Amino acid sequence: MSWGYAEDNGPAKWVANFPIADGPRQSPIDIVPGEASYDAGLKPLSIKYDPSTCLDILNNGHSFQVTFVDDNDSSTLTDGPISGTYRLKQFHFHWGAADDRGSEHTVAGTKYAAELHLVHWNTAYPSFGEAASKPDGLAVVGVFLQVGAENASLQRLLDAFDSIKTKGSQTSFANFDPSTMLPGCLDYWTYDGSLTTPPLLESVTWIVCKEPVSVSPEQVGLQRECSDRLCAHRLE
Ligand SMILES: COc1ccc([C@H]2OC(=S)NC2=O)c(OC)c1
Ligand SMILES: [Zn+2]
Repeated sequence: MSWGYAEDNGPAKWVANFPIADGPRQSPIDIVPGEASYDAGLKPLSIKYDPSTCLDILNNGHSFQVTFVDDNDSSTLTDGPISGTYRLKQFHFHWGAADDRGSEHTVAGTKYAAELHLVHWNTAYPSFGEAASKPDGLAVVGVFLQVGAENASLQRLLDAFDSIKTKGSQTSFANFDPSTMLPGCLDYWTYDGSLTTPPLLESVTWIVCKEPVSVSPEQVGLQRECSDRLCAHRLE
């Protein structure tokens, strides 16, 4: 039985196969703004994405992810809480069975409808795979999605999603600029954490944007319907 989100294989059960689940820097967490300390030494984020590095959209069985060419510094994250240059590898979403839940991180107990993860790896290491096991190996920018106005950028993704119905399938997806999914204000909370699903590696510098972006109820529904299909295929 592989890990999932059901009663018998969900987060409470992951520690059985992934003991790091009881580790010192596990994500997600509840972010309590009133308890966060202001760090004047932190810089603004510097995000430079090149749409031509967009490669394909993949149904990995848990979500759909858009993967980027990462053999050069065309799409990078620098500054903010990190030092050095981190390359964009992929982004994906987490969403739930209803509009009132779905995000992994919460803000003073509030769950959002979904959460976007933009995943970057530290070029001090030779690859994503190598970086994923280092304490400063990854930097993930998290963006909350709340139900509201339609998100034109997301719609292009959802249209492409229709063409990858079975788990493990992928389709080419070109010239997509992920910065179109970022909020206008890039103020952020940051903490040292981990991957939010197995293997739960404690290698992520989390950068969670304070400002959510909007998605329409239809778009979340479509994403959910697709995810049900994902789940269906996952159960195959
Ligand atoms: C093997 O590669 C993985 C495995 C799990 C995750 C999870 O950790 C976060 S964060 N979101 C996830 O779905 C991952 O994300 C970068 C990459
Ligand atoms: Zn994620």
